[in-house]
Amino acid sequence: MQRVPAVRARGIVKFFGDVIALDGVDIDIAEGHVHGLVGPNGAGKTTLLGLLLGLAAADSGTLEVLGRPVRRALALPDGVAGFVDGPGLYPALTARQNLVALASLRGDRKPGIDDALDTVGLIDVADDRVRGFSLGMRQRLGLAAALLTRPRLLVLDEPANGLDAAGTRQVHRVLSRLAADGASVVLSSHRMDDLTALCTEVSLLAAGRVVFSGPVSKLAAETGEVDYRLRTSDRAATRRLADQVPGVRVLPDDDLLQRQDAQALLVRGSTESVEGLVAHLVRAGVAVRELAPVVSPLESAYLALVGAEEDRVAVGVSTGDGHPMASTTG
Ligand SMILES: Nc1ncnc2c1ncn2[C@@H]1O[C@H](COP(=O)(O)OP(=O)(O)OP(=O)(O)O)[C@@H](O)[C@H]1O
Repeated sequence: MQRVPAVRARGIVKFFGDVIALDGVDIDIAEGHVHGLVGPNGAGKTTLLGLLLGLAAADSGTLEVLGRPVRRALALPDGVAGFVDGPGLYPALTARQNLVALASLRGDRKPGIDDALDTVGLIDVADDRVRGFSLGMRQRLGLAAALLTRPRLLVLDEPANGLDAAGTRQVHRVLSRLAADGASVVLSSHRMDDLTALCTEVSLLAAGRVVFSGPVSKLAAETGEVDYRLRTSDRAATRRLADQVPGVRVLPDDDLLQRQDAQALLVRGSTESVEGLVAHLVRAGVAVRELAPVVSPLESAYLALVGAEEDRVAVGVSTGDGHPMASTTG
């Protein structure tokens, strides 16, 4: 039997008045994956998540969620849970009472409330009123409420918002386990470290269009040149040797880098050319003490792809049908 994708969107367009929030979005989200949506402010991430949650309807295009077409009626599709713009909670009730209330609204008699509170690390404050909760605690309680419904598709807008490092790790564990059990998770984030640690697939949105969708490894591989911090036993020799390796450039000294480490150099190049430099250094007897990308390959790819798309929209490159030129979807 063919597996049904958790989400299949084709040519989704959504306007808010004159503003086009989604401009022909095609996306497939596979079962059992954590899929990240990334993109600059206003790219359309929340709008897309809202469509998956039935909070708004697309103006055109087709959307299937868990194998069923989503029609214009505004309703949460079966098997879907999550929230955008923060979870809807009752501030005057305790964490436990909130979950009891939500479960009884659904007529759920075996909600597993304590398990859900434990999973998100709120069992010790289960009887505290939500009014006194921090942003991170509210996010976790919203996640617990979503987990109670045993979703096959979990939709979250910036789930790490307000979470400390331990909380972030805990939420990552919960989401990864959910995906390992066969559910799908789609979330938006501005944090590349989160996305790299959590997602197997990402879609990059810019100006309402998908500029990349696919495995994180493929996005990272699309990065042309990356900036590396390079620390060796001989800075002057490294500079000299780098000039002899095609495709490698030593960048002008950066104030911050110099203050952090006066021995380091910034070099720019493709993975292959930087590997060539390392081989060259080793042959010349220069020890390589540190070689690390200044920003992650994912972030480099993000900056390059989003920058290119925004430039294209800004100059109004057109396909002749009034739309910006079709973007490359991987
Ligand atoms: N309810 C609304 N009314 C009017 N315009 C809206 C509404 N919701 C979104 N927009 C517009 O649609 C576009 C996409 O917004 P959206 O919130 O989806 O972006 P986003 O990628 O989630 O941004 P952010 O990273 O800032 O959360 C923006 O231009 C935004 O101003």
